[in-house]
Amino acid sequence: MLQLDSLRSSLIVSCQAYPGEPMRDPRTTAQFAQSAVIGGAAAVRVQGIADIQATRSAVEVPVIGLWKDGQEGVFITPTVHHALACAQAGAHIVALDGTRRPRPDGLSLQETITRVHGGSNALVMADCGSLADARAAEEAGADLIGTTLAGYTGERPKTTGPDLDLLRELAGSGLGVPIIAEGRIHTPAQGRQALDAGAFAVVVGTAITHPATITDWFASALSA
Ligand SMILES: CC(=O)N[C@H](C=O)[C@@H](O)[C@H](O)[C@H](O)COP(=O)(O)O
Repeated sequence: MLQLDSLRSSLIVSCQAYPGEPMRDPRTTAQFAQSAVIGGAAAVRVQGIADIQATRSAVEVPVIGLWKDGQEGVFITPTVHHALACAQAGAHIVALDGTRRPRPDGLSLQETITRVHGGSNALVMADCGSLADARAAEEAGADLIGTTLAGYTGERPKTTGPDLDLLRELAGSGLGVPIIAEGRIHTPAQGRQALDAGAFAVVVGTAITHPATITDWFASALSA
């Protein structure tokens, strides 16, 4: 089982392309992951069974795997079936929806996490949207708590940058599991702020691995 110490204060790079995009290809994901590792990523986060398999073969660092099914509600690794498939594909850590919303397979988060722990060696990262989610996810047995869904579930405002207020709340709440800052971290300075706010590690996706969005940032600034 993965020792989390290697991830302390580290950068984790999320490598994802979305349905219909030109870069939506497991080989491309794995190449992005390899490039991120060269640049100093201590772990990578990838979506989809084929992407997890390709990335696991391509890099030595821990792989956080998830499987998005759908585009709204509970769609990040929504069921225990999805979660076990991610573990089977080679994910060291399975990231799944860690909110308090009902899950499509009717299982509780606790039952889901128990089954992932029982059926694999993978750790579980609960992608949460609020402090209440995080408390419930820790109670349910999550090994890591991510702020991934802050701003996407209606419980928190969608901040322009990272939700530093939530990070501070989580850090001050006495949670006993590592808190991973994820979501809208767009600059190195924001990554540093997230660590200073109490994050154990920082996940950056779009700002490193989504060229269409990065290009739009530049293009919009030039045309303004
Ligand atoms: C809300 C949701 O679906 N988040 C997803 C989770 O895997 C990804 O689309 C994000 O890119 C990832 O969380 C990293 O965040 P950012 O791309 O903002 O650095």
